[in-house]
Amino acid sequence: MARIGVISISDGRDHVHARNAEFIRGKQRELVRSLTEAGHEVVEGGEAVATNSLAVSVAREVAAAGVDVTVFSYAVWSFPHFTMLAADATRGPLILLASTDPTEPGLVGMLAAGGALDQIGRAHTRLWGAPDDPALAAEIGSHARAAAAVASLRGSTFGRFGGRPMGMNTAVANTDQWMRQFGVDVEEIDQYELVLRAEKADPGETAKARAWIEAHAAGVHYDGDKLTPELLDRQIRSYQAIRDIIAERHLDFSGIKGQPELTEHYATMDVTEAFLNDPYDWNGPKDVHITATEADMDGALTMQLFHKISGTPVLFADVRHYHADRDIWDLCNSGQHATWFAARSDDPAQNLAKVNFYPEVFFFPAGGASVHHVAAPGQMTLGRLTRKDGRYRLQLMLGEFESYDDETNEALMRQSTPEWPHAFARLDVPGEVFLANFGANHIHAIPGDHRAELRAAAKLLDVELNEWTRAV
Ligand SMILES: C[C@H](O)[C@@H](O)[C@@H](O)C(=O)CO
Repeated sequence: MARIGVISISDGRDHVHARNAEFIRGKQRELVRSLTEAGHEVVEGGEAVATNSLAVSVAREVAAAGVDVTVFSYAVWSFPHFTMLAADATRGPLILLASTDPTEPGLVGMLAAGGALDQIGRAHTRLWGAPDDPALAAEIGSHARAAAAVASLRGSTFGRFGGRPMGMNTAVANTDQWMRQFGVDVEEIDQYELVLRAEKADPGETAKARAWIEAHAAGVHYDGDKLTPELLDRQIRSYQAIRDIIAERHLDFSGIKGQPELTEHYATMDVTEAFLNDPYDWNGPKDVHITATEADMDGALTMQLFHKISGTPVLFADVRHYHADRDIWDLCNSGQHATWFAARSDDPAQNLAKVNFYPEVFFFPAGGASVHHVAAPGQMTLGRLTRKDGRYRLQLMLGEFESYDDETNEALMRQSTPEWPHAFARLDVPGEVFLANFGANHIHAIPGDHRAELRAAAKLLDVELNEWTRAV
């Protein structure tokens, strides 16, 4: 949950403030109780802001506590210049919250303060309602989680193993723009280092990992050619190598080019990427390390933002096919989805029981296993940060993953590449709108409805929101 600052803004006339002080304290108590009951940690300003100097000192005190978002609360008419001074002393995101109790002009105070902030170009979000309304606490919570996710991007490092794959412009972003807009640095790592380190990986761990995969997977389909124990070992060793490089270089999230060099001459990175994205491996539970296939930079950035909001692994998939007769999309990556998506269980055995490791297909002469499963059903938030004419936009929609009886799943998978993982998605957008406008070949998804947080995150990142729905 989030850490939320709360500061009440008051009237600068001593006699008015004295009359209203208890009313303000009461509204603040209701708000704080409601946020605390919603599971947030609240940092309260020591006293209501009724002078210019208090505006600065109270705001500095709350900012020093390292809050994700600061709420300025308007229960009464409040002098707007107090908001301006307090906002200047607050580096993080701001919410102006008006109490809609009509006995006092709180709404007027919020509008006057918001207008003043608009005049100086200070971004803020405005909310209004009864301070003890749980719906309001939920809205503030969404903003706070978004703010924490956005803040966590700043100062982070993306590890880019290899460069642009197969001429894919949508996989490459401008590193200056990333630093300026998102605060993310890009560390370039040659795939040669990955191969070199993989060859030196601890063979004891490789053996343990392969035995664990063989014991838990629905099947490991060795064919003596494209998938052999030696090739699976090579994929596992690549995981070990990248895990060590991540630790050494303090990488926060990564992408691996793979095609064509590794997929022609070494092995596919599917097993490697799947377990980096998973919340576990053969050693037990671990942190998700977001890793994009094809070193897709905007894909990885989207995934990292989604991950910081949901706390779960994030789907990376090609938008492979639209089954127009069913209004279903086959989201199917060229070899890996995190195995967690198979059953979305904390217990790896439950997920792996639905995962098959198949020999790679004709695209990939070097071979290895592709990590196959059909994603478990449920509501999903899907989208991606894409760029139009140099400007980032967040393309966002809700959807539902569906799974059918074995015969139907098979029939649908056979129409594309059955060896690869599939997520059958019913998207809340007409097929023609999606195809005419989506800005990439890759899409990303997290379980549940996280649109409120992502809308707030887009605003904080100064990214245009491009949201679709069929609802009128
Ligand atoms: C197999 C192809 O080379 C794929 O990698 C291609 O369909 C993609 O995944 C593009 O994102």
